[in-house]
Amino acid sequence: MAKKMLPAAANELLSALLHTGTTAPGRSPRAARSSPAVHRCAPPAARLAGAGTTLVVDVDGALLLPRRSLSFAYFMLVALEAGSFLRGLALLLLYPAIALLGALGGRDMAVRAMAAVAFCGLRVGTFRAGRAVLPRWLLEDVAAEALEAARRAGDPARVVWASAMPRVMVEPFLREYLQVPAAAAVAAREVKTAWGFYTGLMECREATSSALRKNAAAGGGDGDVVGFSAGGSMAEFLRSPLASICKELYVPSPEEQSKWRRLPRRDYPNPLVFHDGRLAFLPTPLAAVAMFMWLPLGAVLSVARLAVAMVLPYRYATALLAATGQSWRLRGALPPDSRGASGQLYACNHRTLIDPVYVSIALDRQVRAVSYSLSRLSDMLSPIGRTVHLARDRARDGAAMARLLGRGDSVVVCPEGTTCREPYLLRFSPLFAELGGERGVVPVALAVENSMFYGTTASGWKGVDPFYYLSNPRMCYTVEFLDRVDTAAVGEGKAASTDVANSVQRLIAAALGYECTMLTRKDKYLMLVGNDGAVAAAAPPRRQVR
Ligand SMILES: O=P(O)(O)OC[C@H](O)CO
Repeated sequence: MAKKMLPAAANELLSALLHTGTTAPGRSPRAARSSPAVHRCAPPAARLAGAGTTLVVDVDGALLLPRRSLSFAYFMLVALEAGSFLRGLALLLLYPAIALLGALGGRDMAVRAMAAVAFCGLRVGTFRAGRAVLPRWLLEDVAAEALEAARRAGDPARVVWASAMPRVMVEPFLREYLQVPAAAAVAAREVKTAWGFYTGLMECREATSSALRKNAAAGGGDGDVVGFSAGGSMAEFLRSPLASICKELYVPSPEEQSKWRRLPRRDYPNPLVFHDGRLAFLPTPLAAVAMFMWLPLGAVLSVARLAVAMVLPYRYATALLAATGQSWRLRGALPPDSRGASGQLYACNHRTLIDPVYVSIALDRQVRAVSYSLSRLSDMLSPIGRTVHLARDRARDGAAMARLLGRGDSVVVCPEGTTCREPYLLRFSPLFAELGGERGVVPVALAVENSMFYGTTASGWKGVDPFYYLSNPRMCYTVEFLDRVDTAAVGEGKAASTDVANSVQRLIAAALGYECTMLTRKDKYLMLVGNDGAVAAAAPPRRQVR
């Protein structure tokens, strides 16, 4: 790659930021501390191939696309998802002051102010936003070209990932989704804690020295350190102790950076399957203002929509709800004898707790939903009536579902056992494949679009899931009934229920364009909440099938 040296004026500006004079490539490390050479491009592979070369990547400025000035939206996510709407509102109201602080005192002061508002008083032990919420949004902002440049480093362990954001906000994303090895250093500051709570104050220099110690342990000395920065945080990065030990700096021009594109989902080093949090949009200052203005109306609307769904027959309710922005569509045709079919089992993928309601609306008949985890409040508010609670006891659950089918009910089951927001299907628990009987199983492919809030949560209060879903300005369910799958061979012992379950999973995935996984509810909850997702094992099922 051709290296372009800086034009004189830009070089002077960068030199001023570095508190240095002119640049001179190839100096000794000590001399390099005062005058690194600056190149207006991403670091080329040939420069990074050396055995002892260390690459310092400015995460905020180079790795992430330069849309999120001051990283405000990420702090807003922490404030709203780990804190509350009130904390988010406080951060939003302070935004003008924070922006002014950033302009006058530098980005670091703005970051410190945002960290103070977003973190102060949060419990350390239960803070999971860095792992469960932020990666979904940070991944969307990764610049493909920057990641590719960082991957040119000869040894991934000798890349130092530097961020002005607190470590708890960036390290899980880097380690778990960008596959930054444990041996590589993440140079980010800790948020100070006291008595198990975050104080909101950020530590000062410790991040740099510990990152350098770690890098040295990984085989990188400070002899040949190359920096890679760009965008709005460049000035801050160039003033940092890490930049001061760089022998050379690679700082792509704004023109070059403006051509960088978002890393496509298919190129995520680790796929994003699970995430948590209520917001279905990134809360930039303007988007956050829009949300706070919508909230009171959304709250009233959710109650009104629920009332309409519970009181009116489907044909009137769906028309009225569509006028408020809550729509649904049927893709393809209904199952051939859906109106007269009794004792039919429907197996659908699981997007929200409302899935069975839309199967019922599409069929225009009452169905019975079976579910492992449904809050008492959501159950009481269900427009399709009683949900049958599964106990994860194969014999008991099988008998309950067989009883429902035997008496002619249409039964809707979500064999994933938990919801998934991304285009993946979790493992299908095979019990349903043993219960299809003569009629077999009708797979149902469901897709849902939300504009503002997710109607599911792993770590939050599930009782308000329906209200979050119903307070979206616009949302749409798509329901597609697939061809009936014959399950007789399972009953006759000629086919394994797991094979049938896997084939139903594949059929639904193909219809939706999603990817099949063998991940389970336990995997999801371990990742997002730190438990196995078991629901009050000691409690008896709240409703028995009569
Ligand atoms: O996403 P979960 O784990 O709350 O599961 C949803 C329940 O199955 C309710 O339908």
